[in-house]
Amino acid sequence: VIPGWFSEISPMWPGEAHSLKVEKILFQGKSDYQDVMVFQSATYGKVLVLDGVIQLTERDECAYQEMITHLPLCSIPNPKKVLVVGGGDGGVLREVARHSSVEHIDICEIDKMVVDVSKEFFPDVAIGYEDPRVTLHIGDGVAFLKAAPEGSYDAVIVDSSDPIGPAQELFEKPFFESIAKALRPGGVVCTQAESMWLHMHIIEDIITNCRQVFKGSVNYAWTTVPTYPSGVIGFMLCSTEGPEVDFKNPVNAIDANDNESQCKSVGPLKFYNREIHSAAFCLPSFAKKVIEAK
Ligand SMILES: NCCCN[C@H]1CC[C@H](N)CC1
Repeated sequence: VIPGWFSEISPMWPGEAHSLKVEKILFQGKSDYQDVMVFQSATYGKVLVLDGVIQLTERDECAYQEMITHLPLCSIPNPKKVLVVGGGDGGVLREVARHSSVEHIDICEIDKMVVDVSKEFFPDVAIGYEDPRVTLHIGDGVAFLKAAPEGSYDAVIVDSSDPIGPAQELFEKPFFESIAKALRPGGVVCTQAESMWLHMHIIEDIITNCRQVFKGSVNYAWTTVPTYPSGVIGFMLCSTEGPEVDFKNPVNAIDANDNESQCKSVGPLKFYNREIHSAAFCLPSFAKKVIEAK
């Protein structure tokens, strides 16, 4: 392939496309579910692409993986059992492992090729699989949650791709209902919830469904990820009925010794801190109007 530019063109963000200068294509494959590609970019490190959509780059993955993990886990006092749906690259596992209270981490990823490619090309992300608390299940997250015993988890993190392709069902109400069942009272879920600039209608539908399914609190938070479309990505933070969860004021700080004790090898947090945790829930007015509508 002649080194040129990769442009992220998709009907999910019509009329715009983020581009990255390509130095070398490192992997191209087709799994049972999607096209998988890895390339060395000129300025963002290595890049993982699924069906033409950027999933992560070495340079800015910290923002997404740290926020999608610590927004829920720092909002409850003592997370012990955690489920990750999707997240085959292992980055969320790496972040969950920073919490010394966690005893068991299940991950359900549908596409084994994503796991294998991440281990080969993104060792600093896939390092999450090395934690002894992790159990990997290759399969459909929808079926996994349906089979999960009631009240199994303190936290569920849905690190999905976009609702076009294998992840489509992870944005629908029945899936949210199965998550609510699998969570303990006062348990928390954090899902990838697209961009306020591009997907307010998708977000509106997700909010409506979540308000019907999760009887604790329902919140939308967001962060900046330069290589995601529109440069921002959001998260749904919901809790089930039971002990009150105030997502906006973290109760569980990932303090230094946790860092050191649990993750000598993965190094310090690059993005998340308690101030940016609280700030993540501050919304621009156009979004506030839709998301906080009574
Ligand atoms: N751990 C990989 C993150 C996947 N998150 C999504 C990838 C596709 C984007 N358009 C939205 C976020």
